[in-house]
Amino acid sequence: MKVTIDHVSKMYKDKVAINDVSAELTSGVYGLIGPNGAGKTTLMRMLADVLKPSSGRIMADGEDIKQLDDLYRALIGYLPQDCGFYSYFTAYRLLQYVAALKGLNRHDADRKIDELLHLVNLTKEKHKKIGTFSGGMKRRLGIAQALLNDPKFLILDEPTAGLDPKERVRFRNLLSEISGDRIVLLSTHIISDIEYIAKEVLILKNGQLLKQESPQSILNELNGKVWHVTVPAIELHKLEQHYTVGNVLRKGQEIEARVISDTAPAPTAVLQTPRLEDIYLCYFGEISGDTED
Ligand SMILES: Nc1ncnc2c1ncn2[C@@H]1O[C@H](COP(=O)(O)OP(=O)(O)OP(=O)(O)O)[C@@H](O)[C@H]1O
Repeated sequence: MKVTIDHVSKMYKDKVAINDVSAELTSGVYGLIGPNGAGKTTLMRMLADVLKPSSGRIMADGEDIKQLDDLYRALIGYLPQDCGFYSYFTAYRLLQYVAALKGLNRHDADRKIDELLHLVNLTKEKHKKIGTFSGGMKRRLGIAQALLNDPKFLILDEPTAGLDPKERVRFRNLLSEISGDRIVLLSTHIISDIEYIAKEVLILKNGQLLKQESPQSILNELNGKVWHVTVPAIELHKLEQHYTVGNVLRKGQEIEARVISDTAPAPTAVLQTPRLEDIYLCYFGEISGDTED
């Protein structure tokens, strides 16, 4: 399957949330990153066909999804940012409910539900109420409901939000396992979520798509721009005025900082091997969510 985003824009009254975005997605995992308010949820909701573009079109294998309508929705699975599951439902009941909404017959649904509960490692908890689940369990259940119709295009809005590092690793492995010949698009603030599994990263800022590249080519671009700088602490302010400064570590009277710059920001600056999380610093001038762990 190929999904084409063709000059798509979305306005909320006079606010431009998505500004003339074009992209092409084929099978594999895509990471959508951007700071708060960049437009990630808006773009994903349009791809999930729950929100209409103000202009432009989205196509699946060359056909406008407006025309495909139900046929398109049968091909996609969507995990919204806030699932809002009924907490008094059990995991099994919830999946039966979603399966019915998606038009699966009871027999196929029950077989599929068992298979998915196994995949997301919730078989033992299937008769427990969702209200008793941890954040990670709810997100895994969210994936299971999105996979019920065996979608060719899986859209996951911040699937790892609120997960602890161990749950995130489990989640990442699950995504690699299910990607196969599907398109998986996931938004995240945590670069390490996509570092090893994304075929391409889409960088969104102020509603505009700045880049759609493989992690490796983004890293290549950052080569020669990431520095480790040690300067007297009183010079930090000056450094921040002239350069994009990331993590700062105070050591007595000195500070050590990660800095993005095309040229050496100080005589003693040492070039660093770029990491994917430097994208945040380079494109958004802020530190990636990874450092919050
Ligand atoms: N229903 C709405 N009405 C008006 N403005 C909206 C609406 N939904 C989103 N916006 C605005 O559109 C912009 C993009 O929002 P969106 O939620 O798509 O960003 P995001 O990248 O998903 O942010 P976050 O990472 O915080 O979830 C923001 O400026 C937001 O305030």
